[in-house]
Amino acid sequence: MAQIDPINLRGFLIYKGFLDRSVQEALVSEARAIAGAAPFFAPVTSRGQKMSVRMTSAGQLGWISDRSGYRYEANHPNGVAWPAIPEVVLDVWRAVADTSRLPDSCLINFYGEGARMGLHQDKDEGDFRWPVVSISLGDDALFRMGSPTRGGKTESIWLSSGDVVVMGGDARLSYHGIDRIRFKSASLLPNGGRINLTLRAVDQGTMLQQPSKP
Ligand SMILES: O=C(O)CCC(=O)C(=O)O
Ligand SMILES: [Fe+2]
Repeated sequence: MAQIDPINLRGFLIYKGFLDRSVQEALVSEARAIAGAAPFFAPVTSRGQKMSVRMTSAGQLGWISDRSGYRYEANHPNGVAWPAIPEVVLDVWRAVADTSRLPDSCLINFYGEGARMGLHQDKDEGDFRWPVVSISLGDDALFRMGSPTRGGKTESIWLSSGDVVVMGGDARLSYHGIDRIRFKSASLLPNGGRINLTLRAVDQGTMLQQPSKP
């Protein structure tokens, strides 16, 4: 992993070109193995709208969205336990997260052509002391960053394969989203698309929480 200083945009720390190609390839093959055991699914929002990204997870807890709302679950919707978070993924967290605590959830988002993710906060975790670490693989994506309050100014940056974003401190609850991807802009995934790995320390107490609504 590269020894580089992050760009600080509105408290989001952006490590451009952090992961070299061999690490990116290892992460993709781990993501494929996870999806082999816990297949990608197309989540719907509580309002019944199909999200354009496909998702699966690794770790003790996986993030789920369905008609009941957003929450963490110990099992995939098909009933199987989520696979463990691979060591090469944990290594990225160790390199950038300012804590000895390890993540217990790794969300895997797949963006095909036209997929996007609306502005949102990551707020289904039980404890916001821990950062969120996000890894970009494959096609370029336009990442929009705001503040912890809805509305107001935002700023955008193109994320490329191998970039890592840390949302901690004041940016931990800041709004963010993916406006669009540049389909087939990268060679990492031969059929195009983007994989995003989002690592979070969820805190087990969250499992007892009620699902949240957008
Ligand atoms: O795909 C990304 O870069 C962001 C994903 C994200 O914000 C999320 O899954 O909560
Ligand atoms: Fe997010």
